[in-house]
Amino acid sequence: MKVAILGAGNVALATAYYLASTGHSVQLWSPFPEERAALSGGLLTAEGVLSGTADIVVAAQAESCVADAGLIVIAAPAFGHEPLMAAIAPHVTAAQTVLIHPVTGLSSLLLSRLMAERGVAPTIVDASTSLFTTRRITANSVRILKVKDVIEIAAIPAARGPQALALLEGLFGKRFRLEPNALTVSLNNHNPVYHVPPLLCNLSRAELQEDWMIWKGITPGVARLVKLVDDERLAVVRRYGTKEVSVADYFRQAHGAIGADLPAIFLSVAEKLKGPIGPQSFEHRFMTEDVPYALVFFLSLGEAAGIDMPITRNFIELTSALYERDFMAEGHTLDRLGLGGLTPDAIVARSMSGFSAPLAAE
Ligand SMILES: NC(=O)C1=CN([C@@H]2O[C@H](COP(=O)(O)OP(=O)(O)OC[C@H]3O[C@@H](n4cnc5c(N)ncnc54)[C@H](OP(=O)(O)O)[C@@H]3O)[C@@H](O)[C@H]2O)C=CC1
Ligand SMILES: CC(C)(CO)C(=O)C(=O)O
Repeated sequence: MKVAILGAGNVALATAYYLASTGHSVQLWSPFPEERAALSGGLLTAEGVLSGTADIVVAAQAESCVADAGLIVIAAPAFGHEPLMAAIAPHVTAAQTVLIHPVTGLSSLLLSRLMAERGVAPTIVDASTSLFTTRRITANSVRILKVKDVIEIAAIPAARGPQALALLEGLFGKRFRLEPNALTVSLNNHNPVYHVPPLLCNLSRAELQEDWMIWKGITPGVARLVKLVDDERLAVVRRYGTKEVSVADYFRQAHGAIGADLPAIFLSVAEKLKGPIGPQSFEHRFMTEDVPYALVFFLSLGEAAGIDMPITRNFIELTSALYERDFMAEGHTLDRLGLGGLTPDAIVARSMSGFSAPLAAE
């Protein structure tokens, strides 16, 4: 099958390698000419739990990349989603499937709205996290530390979930759990919960470019902060009636981690993965993606439902001041996603229908 991959970072390269090495015809496009040039030889190398070489084609334009693809994969941090969606939206057809790998703060609704403006309703699939734990080594080589055991997906429109699941299982194996709505999947992207507190508490390590392992930076005190953020996220999950998966359970399910509490679980993950090293810069997606696109999303959902979230709000305010940015204004608030003023039930419904169909009350 032809698969189009948009992006050239860690997840994009791991996904491209996995599919190309299993016999699929992979075309990759990055909006950055230097990334396309560095990959133009078309040979990708992988090491780690998967290793070898595989051939891909680097497309010169987004249009030719997505043309006739059986699956289109957006594989970039959330700050790259809107530009990538804008680049592909004019070319995606109703018969195609777009996987947001992974989604952050219902970014899929932005694509749904763009497509609705064209009167075209492709199948959009949200993944709760990346199937791969991975790091790019060079422009055309990647280390894959783990292919996750199970991750959540949901389709927009939700009724196309079974066909989306069959497509993904055919490409990647039985590693997906189909959820009834996309809100569940975005609420179960646990990255912000275990990225933001550990990076804030280990910022000097990042700025000093130390070789530190993320999991080992989550000491018992940092783990308490992780749990406080997670508890507020879970309060939102309960209010919206979506499926409750604590950060501890996520690591048990996706990584087979063992341990009764978070410090033990993170030690178990460290043992299993033996990496990756933590951020080595102040500007890092663990903040610049996870605060505006995920924590802000959680807080905005909480506010709409009358839930008090002082810890999450404090993290947003503190990191906004620290980064001299207004993450609340930049991020995925309900207004930004076209969900402002809706009740919790209507938000769930919109996450199932997307923007191609009116809500029952409209
Ligand atoms: N890597 C992992 O193991 C995991 C990743 N995830 C999630 O997967 C997503 C992708 O992560 P990952 O691949 O690791 O990210 P990277 O850290 O590799 O992302 C950086 C890549 O994104 C590119 N980028 C920056 N801005 C844009 C843009 N506007 N459009 C397109 N690309 C852009 C960068 O280009 P340049 O270098 O030129 O700036 C670079 O290629 C994120 O949401 C992440 O949180 C989730 C779980 C695990
Ligand atoms: C820390 C890690 C690798 C765990 O999957 C991750 O979440 C990321 O890079 O975004």
